[in-house]
Amino acid sequence: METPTPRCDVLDKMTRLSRSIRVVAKIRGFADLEAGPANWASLIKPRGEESDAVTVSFGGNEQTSSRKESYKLDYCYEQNEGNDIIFEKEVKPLIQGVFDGLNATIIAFGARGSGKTHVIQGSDKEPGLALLSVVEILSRVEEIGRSISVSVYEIAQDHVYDLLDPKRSTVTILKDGQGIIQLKGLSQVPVKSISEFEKFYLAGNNSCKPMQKIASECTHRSHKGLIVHISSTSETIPSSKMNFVDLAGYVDARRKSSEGLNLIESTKVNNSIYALHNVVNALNANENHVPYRESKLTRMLQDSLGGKSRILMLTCLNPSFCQDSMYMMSLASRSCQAVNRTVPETAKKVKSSAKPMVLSSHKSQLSGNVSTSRKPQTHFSIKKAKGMTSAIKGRRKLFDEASHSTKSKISEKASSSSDIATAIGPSVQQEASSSSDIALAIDSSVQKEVFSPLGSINPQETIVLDKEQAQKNQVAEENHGEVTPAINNSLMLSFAEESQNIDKENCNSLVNKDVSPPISSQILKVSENFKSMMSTPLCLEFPPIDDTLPKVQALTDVEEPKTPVQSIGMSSRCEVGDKNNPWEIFNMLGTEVKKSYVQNYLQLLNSGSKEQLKSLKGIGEKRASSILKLRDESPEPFKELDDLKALNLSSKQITKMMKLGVGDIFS
Ligand SMILES: Nc1ncnc2c1ncn2[C@@H]1O[C@H](COP(=O)(O)OP(=O)(O)OP(=O)(O)O)[C@@H](O)[C@H]1O
Repeated sequence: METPTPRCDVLDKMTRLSRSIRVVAKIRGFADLEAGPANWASLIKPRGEESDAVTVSFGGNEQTSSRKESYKLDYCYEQNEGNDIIFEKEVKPLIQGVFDGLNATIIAFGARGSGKTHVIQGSDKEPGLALLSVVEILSRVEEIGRSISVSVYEIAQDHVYDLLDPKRSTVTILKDGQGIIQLKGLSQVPVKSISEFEKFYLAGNNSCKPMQKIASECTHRSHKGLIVHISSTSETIPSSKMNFVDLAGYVDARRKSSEGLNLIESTKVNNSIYALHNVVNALNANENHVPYRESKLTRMLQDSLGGKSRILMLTCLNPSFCQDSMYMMSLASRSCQAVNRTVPETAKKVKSSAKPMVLSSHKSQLSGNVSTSRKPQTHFSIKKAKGMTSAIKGRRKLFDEASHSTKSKISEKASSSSDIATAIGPSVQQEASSSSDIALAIDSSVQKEVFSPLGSINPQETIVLDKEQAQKNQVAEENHGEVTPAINNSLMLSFAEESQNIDKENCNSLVNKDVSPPISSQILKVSENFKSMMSTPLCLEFPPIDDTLPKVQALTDVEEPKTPVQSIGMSSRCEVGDKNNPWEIFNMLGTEVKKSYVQNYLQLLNSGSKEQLKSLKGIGEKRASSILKLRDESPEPFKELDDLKALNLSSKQITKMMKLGVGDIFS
């Protein structure tokens, strides 16, 4: 007699089937010669719940990272759980959908060497999800008289290549009159048996990296994809396809250890990973605009990501400590948390030009962990706060120490539950020692956080660290500390949920004479309205420091929220140590001003006309031409000051250029 399926299994299955995007992780098993601390990731699986969601925690010991990061996902497969288990639990339900005419996409992503290829393509010891799926699909098509064909492609440096064509010709992505994506130049080969499939897909037996073998002359990093097309003879059920994507491994190209990698290639790979997550997040949030056009991959997969398609995002995790893995996990968790979240109407009106995730947004992503999350909070914007320039007056060493200012961080301890958190920059945390402190925040990543509904995951976090931890973290985060270049003029005041007892006096004590009067009046305004907007972070946007600086595109593009409760998110915050210490506040402002200047400068380099470039001190005809040339190769070649070294500039020269530029503002 058939055993009845337990109720929670049925519920699990139903949840999986009813949700169009599922985000899971797989911790890679150790390879034969590999050894290391296996316990850097631990799982918390809540029992007795309908969902099988898990929390994955990293770090917390000296071997790994000093800070414990936790991320919530739909599920996480452990080291001993093989591809067959993932197939049964995750992929089989998708195959059923494919036979009902729904496209499906399985995407493996993660840091380098995290086991993406192993899980999608498999090895000679263990079949991957693609092979297991084709076995299942073939057995079904035989029964119902349908047929399948396959396409295999590679995306390298923003070009799509047909891997079934010996010449590896380029594939063009077109949209036909009915809005259906056509992949011109991509071969589609009929497959009737597993051996035929293996011949095409694996292109050689006993290969762990089959498609790399096909493209053996290429040592570059690339995304690899397989499409299984399933024909339909029925008028009611359309043809459908199943996509398997093995993304290129993520590497933070700015880390010292990644020197030697092709920077432009890395940037492109990473940008397409972000683009994919942006699409997934936009789909999750049911946004009006889904940014498919941001990358070749998302454009190619458009009809297999949107609509009624089902997506499995498979985050592959290295078995031992890997900072890049943690970052990938934070992206995954963010996508997972975006599921089923309602989107405020104003947020839906956001223009897509405000990219929610960009290369330099690591820190804010990393802060997206569940261990720090509380109830959602909101922001509102007050424009036309003036007087920012007063905050930078007299700041002589603007570019002297930590000239590459986006990396500067301070982390200290917050000790009171009734503090109002104040943050300057995405990675600054300072000590708040007394109750009812007010915290002042400038967050350059506010663009994506405030104006994207996808950024609403972690507005409310306060990561509390002690000094020692903070110092350790500073090293670990060095590579992820940069801020998004887009918005630099926003000053955020974030109110922690507990801070209900703020009064005017407390507010005044922070807003001393070294903070410009307009800021102080805004803070007071907040204080007065505080009761009504308790637990509501407040975002103050400041105009550019100087009219000569380029205006921030996203702010002008985005429709202004009309009520104080629409926007969301802040990546991190800093709790002010001594609310009466004007020097401390002044210093923090200076740091942020510096950041702001640098980011606007880089933005100008990335988008200004030749004439505009030449108007900058230190940039003449030759350098302007070099910049334009670099922009041809990568639309955003300058993400931090160090990138200016591509113009044959030394660190000293770069600092000098910045100083000259700042000097101009006051001349
Ligand atoms: N589950 C596993 N058990 C044992 N070894 C594994 C497992 N998964 C991957 N490996 C091994 O780990 C190494 C890296 O795996 P793999 O090539 O799949 O990673 P990747 O993420 O695709 O790498 P890249 O980012 O370079 O493409 C390989 O030697 C592979 O054989």
